[in-house]
Amino acid sequence: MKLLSAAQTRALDQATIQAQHITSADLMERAAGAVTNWLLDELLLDYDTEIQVCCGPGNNGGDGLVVARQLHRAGYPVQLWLLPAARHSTDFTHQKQQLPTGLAVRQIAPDNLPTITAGTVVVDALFGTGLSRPLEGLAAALVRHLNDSDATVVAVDIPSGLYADATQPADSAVMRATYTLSFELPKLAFLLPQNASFVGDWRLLPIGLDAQAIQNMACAIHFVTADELRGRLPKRPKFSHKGTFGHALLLAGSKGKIGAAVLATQACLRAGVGLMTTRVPAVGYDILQISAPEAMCLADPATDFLTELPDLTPYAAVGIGPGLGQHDDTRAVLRQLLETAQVPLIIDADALNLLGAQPELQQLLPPDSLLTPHPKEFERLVGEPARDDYHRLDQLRNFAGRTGCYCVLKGAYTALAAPDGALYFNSTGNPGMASGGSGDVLTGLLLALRAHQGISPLAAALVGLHAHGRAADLALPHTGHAGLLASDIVRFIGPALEELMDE
Ligand SMILES: NC(=O)C1=CN([C@@H]2O[C@H](COP(=O)(O)OP(=O)(O)OC[C@H]3O[C@@H](n4cnc5c(N)ncnc54)[C@H](OP(=O)(O)O)[C@@H]3O)[C@@H](O)[C@H]2O)[C@@H](O)CC1
Ligand SMILES: [K+]
Repeated sequence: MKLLSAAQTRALDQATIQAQHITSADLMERAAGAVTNWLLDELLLDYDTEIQVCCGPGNNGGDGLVVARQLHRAGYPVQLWLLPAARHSTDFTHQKQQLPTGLAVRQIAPDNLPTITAGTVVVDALFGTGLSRPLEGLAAALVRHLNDSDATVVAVDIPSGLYADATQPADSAVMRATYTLSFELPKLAFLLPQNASFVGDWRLLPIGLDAQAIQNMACAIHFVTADELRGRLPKRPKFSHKGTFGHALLLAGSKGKIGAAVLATQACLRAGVGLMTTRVPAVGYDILQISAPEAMCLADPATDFLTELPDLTPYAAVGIGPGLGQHDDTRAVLRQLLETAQVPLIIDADALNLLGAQPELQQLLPPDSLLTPHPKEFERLVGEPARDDYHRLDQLRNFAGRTGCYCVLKGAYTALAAPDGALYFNSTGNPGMASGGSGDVLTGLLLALRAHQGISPLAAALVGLHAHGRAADLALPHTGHAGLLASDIVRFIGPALEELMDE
């Protein structure tokens, strides 16, 4: 799915109206109808629920007017509140004229704000994608009043005061919605940690926006759904053998962190690699052989950390990082790997920290390598803290462009920047994954997909990120959030990948 800018969203509105030969009022009726149906079917409003609909002066307010009309006609006790404004949109004015006479209109004023009691549902239709400046005055006072209440707030399209694709100034008033109902497509703002407390639970309501117009819109930011990935993973042919799926090498582990090597190895095996060799320091040899008998193990001459790079000739892809430690000799291994590798690399964890500590090593990164930092590792990699989440995304795209690599930024919606500047957000996963070892599992999974000759670098990264989160989602009913371990994710990699395979 494309993550359109606010300006593009408005253009899409117009394109839909033209393509479908409808009026903007028709489209508004559809949008508001979807909100009303959601309130009735999902929020399960009952006839006693007090519903306060707060409308601003533009089309977001127009949506609110239609929701109020529809709920009133259906017999629900709606109170309608309007924010005074010098100008109103044409559609707002039109919808106001359509209000039934029995529906009282209340003007919001400093001494006349909606009274919120236990169980009140507020429909926030103050401002949508037309927000042009931070909220102030009465609008800000209303938002703060509602934020201080216990109301269940349902934001229409986007929480009022929140920019769809930029950071609003610190301390500006933004509605803290319980639910945000966005039309057809999500907004970039929903995916960023800095906005989590405003956006709440977000849902997409289809309203028949023109598919062709969406397809024609130039947009380099995507929210990747399972539907878009289905078929990107080739089916295993009947006459395949272990050579078909590549031989992967993993360089991982140090004393006390052999578990990271084990988890990454197991994940790589479960992701369907043909052959797997893991290089660990000697201390890890027995551990790995016992816990991952399907893998071959190459012990380093040193006991506690890696000091030598093995011959790379047999391997189709190389992963480095999980549990590696940052010893000088290990850094020399990383340098030698970067200088000599002719195959795709997956770089994670301490290998990223080593790249951050010695930025000149970054110039050696072979093109199309895949790096998988979490935000702290990414900060070390670029050597500069981000001002906010949007700035961090800029840094991510710049890094991918500068190095010619694919770079991940792990989070609730893990982002992936491609060398061409495109940005992809993953849609799977759950908070149970925020515990030690899940990153190691991702490295192993991605390593298997990069070793596979039939998958492009981009598809490998997207399928890997999706399957990692999906495996955790499949494990969740068996473990609960707190009980979800990295090894549980490993168990469900197979089923998660199966869902994406060619028919
Ligand atoms: N796109 C779609 O597919 C569909 C879109 N639909 C709906 O349309 C919504 C977008 O409507 P919209 O463009 O009229 O903008 P909206 O947010 O209502 O407000 C603009 C007004 O607010 C004003 N204003 C702005 N900032 C302000 C501030 N800080 N403080 C005070 N005033 C401020 C601004 O004034 P101005 O900036 O001109 O001074 C202008 O008067 C969209 O979110 C969705 O709900 C659906 O109906 C159908 C499908
Ligand atoms: K809103």
